[in-house]
Amino acid sequence: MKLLESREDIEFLVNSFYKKVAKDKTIGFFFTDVAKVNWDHHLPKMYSFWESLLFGQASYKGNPMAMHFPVNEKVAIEKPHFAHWIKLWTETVEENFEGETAEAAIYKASNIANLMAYKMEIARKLK
Ligand code: HEM
Repeated sequence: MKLLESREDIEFLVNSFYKKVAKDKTIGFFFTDVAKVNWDHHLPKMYSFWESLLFGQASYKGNPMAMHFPVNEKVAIEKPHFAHWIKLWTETVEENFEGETAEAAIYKASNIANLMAYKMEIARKLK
């Protein structure tokens, strides 16, 4: 098993994850039908996002929360969806990598997912 230690590793991880997500019965439709994601655009953003979070590279410039509110307005992204996102992410990390950075990828994703789930819920209540 390999350490998660380079930009190439992140690209591999993110590509593997979104391959699963795109065909996933529980959350795939948010990407393919609700947001109709342009993968050529989305994937490089996700490489930069993870590079910034895990290696402190300031390559991601964006607001990770903001992109989710318009999706959440069309179809509610609820706690079980986030729990499933985390399950797929954890599986994908653990299938391919080990070590401190791999653990941080799981830990940080879980924290963000929980915060995001909370913010999406509040946004729906305030509507
Ligand atoms: C079920 C849960 C989730 C759904 C359905 C979802 C869906 C989406 C969608 C549709 C986009 C927009 C893609 C585009 O049109 O370019 C997006 C962007 C993004 N998502 Fe998620 N997401 C989820 C959870 C998460 C989590 C947990 C994280 C972080 C750990 C995350 C991080 C991001 C980032 C960084 C972007 C790019 C924002 C930008 O364009 O700067 N998402 N997500």
